[in-house]
Amino acid sequence: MAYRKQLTRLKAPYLKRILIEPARVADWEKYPWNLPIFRSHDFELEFTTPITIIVGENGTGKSTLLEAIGALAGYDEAGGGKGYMPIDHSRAIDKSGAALAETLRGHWLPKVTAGWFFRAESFYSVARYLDQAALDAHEAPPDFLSWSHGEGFIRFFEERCRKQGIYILDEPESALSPTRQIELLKMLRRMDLSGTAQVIMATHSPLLMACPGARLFRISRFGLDPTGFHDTDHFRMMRNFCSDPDGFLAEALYEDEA
Ligand SMILES: Nc1ncnc2c1ncn2[C@@H]1O[C@H](COP(=O)(O)OP(=O)(O)OP(=O)(O)O)[C@@H](O)[C@H]1O
Repeated sequence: MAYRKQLTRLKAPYLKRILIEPARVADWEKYPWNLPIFRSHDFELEFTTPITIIVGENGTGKSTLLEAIGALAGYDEAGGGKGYMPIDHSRAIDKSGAALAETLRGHWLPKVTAGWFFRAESFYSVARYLDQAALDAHEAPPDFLSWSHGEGFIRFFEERCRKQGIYILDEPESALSPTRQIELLKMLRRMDLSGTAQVIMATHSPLLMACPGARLFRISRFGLDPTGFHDTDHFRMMRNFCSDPDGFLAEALYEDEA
């Protein structure tokens, strides 16, 4: 078997810090620079642990930020690894976080471009792309789509997240049952302990947010701040629901009618 050289002996995290370069921003009123995380025009995010988790309400800018980090690592905004382009963007009219990357600076030690950008929303396209690429190379296709949605996700993580590199995961829980989320947590734990993988993940799952050793950040309308798992809205809401489902629902669903 061919010996696969380690990219670096240095431990993760490899991407140490990202910050915005205000001089490169042409218009702070336009997306993505009008997102709350840039309101003070001096955005900076430091990565001090192998696993970083970003939480926040829908629409606060998590995917946009991950797209930009993915672009800094050399990944396409639709997901995939370095050099993969699973989707034809030539006819797209929307702007993405990749434009944001042009106004960010990343500090790496060392620069690592091996790894993967996983996006739940483009899993189907990426899986098709991988099958076709394997067929074109006269190899056996990975065939992630011949499994249930959640089974395909887990097989994908098991196969793709083994090597040294930087892994960006956008809502990886979206097809996973709670039991499968625990499987993913075990995988994340292995990656964390290996010291050779950096994970930057956006999630709405309280289970994944509880990942031991991970550093959590919350995006709100005031910006991006470190937070603790017990302080997240997700944990508090699930705790209140689990401790009194009827009372919780009575309050949540019928309060407007009272
Ligand atoms: N292509 C775009 N053009 C203009 N505005 C956009 C575009 N994409 C997203 N936005 C705006 O940026 C905001 C943040 O979107 P983004 O997808 O990054 O949020 P998110 O935190 O990942 O949300 P979710 O939790 O729902 O995935 C959205 O509310 C939307 O108003």
